Amino acid sequence: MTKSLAFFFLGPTGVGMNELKRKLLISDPQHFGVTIPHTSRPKRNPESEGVEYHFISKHLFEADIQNNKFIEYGEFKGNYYGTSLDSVRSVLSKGKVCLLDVQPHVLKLLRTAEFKPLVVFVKPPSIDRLRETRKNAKIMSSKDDKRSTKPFTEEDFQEMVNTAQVMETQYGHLFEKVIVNDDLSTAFSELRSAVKTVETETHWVPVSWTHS
Ligand SMILES: Nc1ncnc2c1ncn2[C@@H]1O[C@H](COP(=O)(O)OP(=O)(O)OP(=O)(O)O)[C@@H](O)[C@H]1O
Repeated sequence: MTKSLAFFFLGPTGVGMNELKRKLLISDPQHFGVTIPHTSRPKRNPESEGVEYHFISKHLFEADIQNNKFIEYGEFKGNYYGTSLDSVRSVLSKGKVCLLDVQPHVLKLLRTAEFKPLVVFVKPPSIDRLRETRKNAKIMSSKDDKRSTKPFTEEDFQEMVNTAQVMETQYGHLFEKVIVNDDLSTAFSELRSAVKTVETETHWVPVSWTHS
């Protein structure tokens, strides 16, 4: 039996990956951990180094991009934001299982013996159920400012469903668990039982992972 060292969440923007990840993290903070992203934007009060972000210079960020240190990164309002491979390793070094949401194209890089991830696809329900369940929900309107949110629009729902379809077609063979995030507490229970199953029962992995 090979223990998963990470759970990777994939899905279209706004489907609820952060919500499910957060619930799992607070259900057992000794067991699970999340990565701390890097940014080149200046620190604001009351932020602290290594809590919300690792604050580094633009110059160093660019050097780290060149050296393939980032799993993913992006630019927003002239500042870089990204998640490094080392930030995943740092969670593992504390003996915790790393919870991470990833873009599907990085699976190639991350589905390795080092992380032995369980890949969970978070899928939206039908448009009708999205309208119903997300009536009072808000999505982030900007990646940089977590406080700035807006209600979901019809276009957001449509895009969520379309993107999920494309992801499933292209990467479906890599998904080990699909959770439809219709009712949140039902989706979370499903996630909890998937986690329990992989942590207590045999989880089939590529044979090469068992030699490390
Ligand atoms: N099943 C659900 N029912 C109702 N609201 C939900 C459900 N799942 C998530 N939400 C709400 O939808 C919003 C977006 O969720 P969340 O931030 O987790 O999405 P995400 O997939 O992490 O998106 P992003 O990739 O943009 O960060 C949040 O306000 C969240 O509380």
